[in-house]
Amino acid sequence: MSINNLNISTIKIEQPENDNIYPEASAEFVQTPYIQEVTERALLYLDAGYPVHFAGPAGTGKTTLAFHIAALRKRPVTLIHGNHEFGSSDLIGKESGYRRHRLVDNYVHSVMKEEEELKSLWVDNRLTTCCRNGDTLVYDEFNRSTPEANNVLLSILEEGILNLPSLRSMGDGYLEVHPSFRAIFTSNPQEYAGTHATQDALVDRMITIMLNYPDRDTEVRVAVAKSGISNEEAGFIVDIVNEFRELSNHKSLSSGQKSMPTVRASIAISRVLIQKGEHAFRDNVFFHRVCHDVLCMYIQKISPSNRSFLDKQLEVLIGKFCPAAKSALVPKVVK
Ligand SMILES: Nc1ncnc2c1ncn2[C@@H]1O[C@H](COP(=O)(O)OP(=O)(O)OP(=O)(O)O)[C@@H](O)[C@H]1O
Repeated sequence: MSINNLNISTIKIEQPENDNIYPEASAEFVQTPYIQEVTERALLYLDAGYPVHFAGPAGTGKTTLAFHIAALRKRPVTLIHGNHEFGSSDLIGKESGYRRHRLVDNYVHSVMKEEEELKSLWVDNRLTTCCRNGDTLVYDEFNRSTPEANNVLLSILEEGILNLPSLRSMGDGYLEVHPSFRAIFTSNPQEYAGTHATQDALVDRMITIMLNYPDRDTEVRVAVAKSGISNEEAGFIVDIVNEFRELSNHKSLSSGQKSMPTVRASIAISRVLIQKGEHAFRDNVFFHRVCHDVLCMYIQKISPSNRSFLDKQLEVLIGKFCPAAKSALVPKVVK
C-alpha cells in the first residue's frame, strides 16, 4: 500500500536588518533660515500624518532636504530610487523559488508513506519592510517608476494597508502599515526623459512643497562648504552662475535647452579653483576657461548665434562681478 501527500505553502523571508540607512548631517551640510523654514514645514506635515513631496528643478536641494528631514525623524531610513524598469514586486517583494522537502516512510514494509512539502519562498522588498517596521521612506525621483509600479503606494498612503496578494495563502494578504511609517518623495516636473507623468491620485495623497533655486545666502554657503573657497569668491561665482541662468532661461534665447545652471555649477567652479590654487579674478584666464567649460553644457542645445551671444555675456558677467587680481590684493579701506 502506498500513501502520498503533497503540501504546498509559502514561507516568508524578510529583508536583512542592515538594509536600512541612518543618515546624519555631515560637516558640509548647510543650515540657513531658508533650509530651516522648509524643514520645519515638512516636519509639521509629516507629524500630521502626511507624506511630503519635494518637487522642483534639478539642483534645488530636494534630495539633500529629504535626507535631512528623514534623519531628524531618528528612525531607520529606507531609500528607493525611482526606476522605469520597476514592477510593484521590486517595491513590495516577490516569490523567489521553491524549497522542497520529501519524507519517505517505509517503517512497516508493506506500507510506503511518502510526504512531500513544497514551500514557495517569498522575499520582502524594501517597501514592505519599511511599512512593517515604521521606518522613514525616501523615494527619490519617484516619477521615474511607472504609475503601475507605484500603484501599490495608494492604499499605503490612504488606508495604511499594504496589499500583498501573493501572501494570501498565509493569511498575510494585507499588512497593516506601522503608525510611525512616513514617506518623503522627490520629483523633478521639468525632467522629461525617462520619467512618467506623476499620478494625480498619488500626488493627491501627499503635500507637495515646490522648491525653487535657494536664496543667494544658501547657495554661497553651500559652495563654500562643498569646496573650501572663501565666502567672498563664492559670492562672485554664485552671482555669475545665477545671472547666467537668468539669461540662458530667457524665452527668446532658451528654446531647446531644458537644464539650467544650478548650485552644482558654482560648486564645480569653486572646487576646480581650489584644486589649482587659483582665484575668481576677472583677469585670470584660467578662471574664464573654467567658467566656460562648466557652463557651456547649459547652452549647447540653443542656436549658434544665441550661444555665441551668451558666451560673450559670460565674459561681461565675469567683468561685472569679479575684481582684478591687483585690486583684490589692495586691502579695503574701512571708513
Ligand atoms: N543644505 C545643503 N547643504 C549642503 N549642500 C547642499 C545643501 N543643499 C543642496 N546641497 C548640494 O547642492 C547640490 C544639489 O543638491 P541635491 O542633489 O539635493 O538637489 P536635487 O534637487 O535633488 O537635484 P537633482 O534633481 O538633480 O537630483 C548637491 O551637491 C548637494 O550636496
